[in-house]
Amino acid sequence: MVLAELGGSISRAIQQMSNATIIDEKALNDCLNEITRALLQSDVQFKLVRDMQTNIKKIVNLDDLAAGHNKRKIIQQAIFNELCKMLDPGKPSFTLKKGKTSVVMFVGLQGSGKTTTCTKYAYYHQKKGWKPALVCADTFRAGAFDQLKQNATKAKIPFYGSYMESDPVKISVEGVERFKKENCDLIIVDTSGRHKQEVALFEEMRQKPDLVIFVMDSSIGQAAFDQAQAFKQSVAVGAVIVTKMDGHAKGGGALSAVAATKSPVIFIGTGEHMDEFEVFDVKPFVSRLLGMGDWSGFMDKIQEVVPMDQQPELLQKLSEGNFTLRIMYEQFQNLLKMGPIGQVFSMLPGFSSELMPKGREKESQAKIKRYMTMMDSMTNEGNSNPKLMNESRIMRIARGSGRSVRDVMEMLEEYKRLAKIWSKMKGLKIPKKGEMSALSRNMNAQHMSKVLPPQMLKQIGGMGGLQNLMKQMGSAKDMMEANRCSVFHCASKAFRCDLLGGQVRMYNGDIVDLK
Ligand SMILES: Nc1nc2c(ncn2[C@@H]2O[C@H](COP(=O)(O)OP(=O)(O)OP(=O)(O)O)[C@@H](O)[C@H]2O)c(=O)[nH]1
Repeated sequence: MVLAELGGSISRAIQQMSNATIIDEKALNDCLNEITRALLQSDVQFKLVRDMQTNIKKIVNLDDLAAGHNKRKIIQQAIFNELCKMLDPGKPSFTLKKGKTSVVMFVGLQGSGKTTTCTKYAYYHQKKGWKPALVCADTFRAGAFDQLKQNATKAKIPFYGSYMESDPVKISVEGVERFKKENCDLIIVDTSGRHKQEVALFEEMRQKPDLVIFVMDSSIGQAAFDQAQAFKQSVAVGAVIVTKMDGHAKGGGALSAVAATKSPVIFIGTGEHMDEFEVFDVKPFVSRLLGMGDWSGFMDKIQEVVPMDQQPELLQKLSEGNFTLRIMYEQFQNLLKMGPIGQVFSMLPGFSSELMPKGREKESQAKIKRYMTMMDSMTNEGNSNPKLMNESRIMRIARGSGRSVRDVMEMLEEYKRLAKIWSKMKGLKIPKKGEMSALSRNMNAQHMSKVLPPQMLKQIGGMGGLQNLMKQMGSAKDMMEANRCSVFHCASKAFRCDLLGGQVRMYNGDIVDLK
């Protein structure tokens, strides 16, 4: 069972229970048994599931339920809290400090995705202004250094390793020394995944790692707990990264790994590409799992990609309905930085990456890059005033960018389309500096309906459905703050989205896949 289905099963069990006329001990037990079954099928360790069941029973007071309180909410909240507790070891992981060199060592079984994850981790921090470097201490697998070298070169991250040296300790010591001299503030050491080597490495390195990250493949199932514990016993694991959360693997092992290492999951890998890597936060994750969406994550993502100093200016221009080619160019740049657009959409309650098929993402990214090349060859005057575009200017742009006149026309058409959409955003209230989330409150259903692709709007149930959805999004945020969860109903269906399998589901008694 993939984690997506786990979320669906839990919500369904709660729904069924709340449909019962009387919520007595039997109804509660039925619901909890159903949840237990779902968790076990997702490979969560048996002991954890049993403890969760006992805790919920302790928290949920049936007398309170009988007294006419909102039963579903009380039980939902208890389940939400217990899932969060399972994923939260109660202590944060070591935090890197800018300006001070930190050495981070990656451990995990071979094939778990360690090397890929090392680069993703470095790339993530590089984008945030760190100066990372990679050291390949995997002398066990012949191709390991080449793989790291290839990944690091692609991401423009300095690396160190050796084809000749067979002692991982020697390589690590040399690598760390070199990058310290080069003032790198994040030195990442990739290891072989063999316990013995790692223990020696940890003990013999002159500068002990500040953090040991255990990388775990989400598909290893019930073995997760034991594997994580074995690593914890040989090295001081301080954080966990769970990889391949995009696949059809059972993801419950992640919950077990947290319990085994008593260390938090800090990131999850959601694909083979460099930017398919997400910060892991317990509460938004559980919210998404239970179909609440992650509205705050969405706004954070926007905040992350639109540079702080450009946010007020951009919003000002948009609110005036002043969408220029320059703005389009800048927004394309931001969009490319944002990573797969589907990933961003999956954060919206009710939406998922399935609505933006993976294959088409690449196509649209290539198109954006093509547009940008043409825009690069425009003069500044042309850039800011597309109305001045005439035949000879279009031909000059085509020649300058090595594209056809048709391509330039297509780019200008795209501009017109976007300008039209944004002109309808005129009057959008501008949030104060640093208050991007206010945008979500100011964006009403009318604004949203103009920017959503028509087929998506149809699936939501048209304007009425969207209004309903937006209303619930607003209350979802409040609910999230109050640690409660919910399912979105619109056009008499309930919407559920998940982070991983990326399925949007409508719920009207049965769950129907939109795929
Ligand atoms: N779908 C998916 N594939 C991933 C993810 N992370 C890594 N992979 C793939 O998993 C495979 C193994 O990854 P590696 O990085 O080579 O694993 P490793 O643990 O370093 O392996 P060894 O070097 O043999 O120890 C590669 O094909 C990666 O592209 C992920 O989050 N999602």
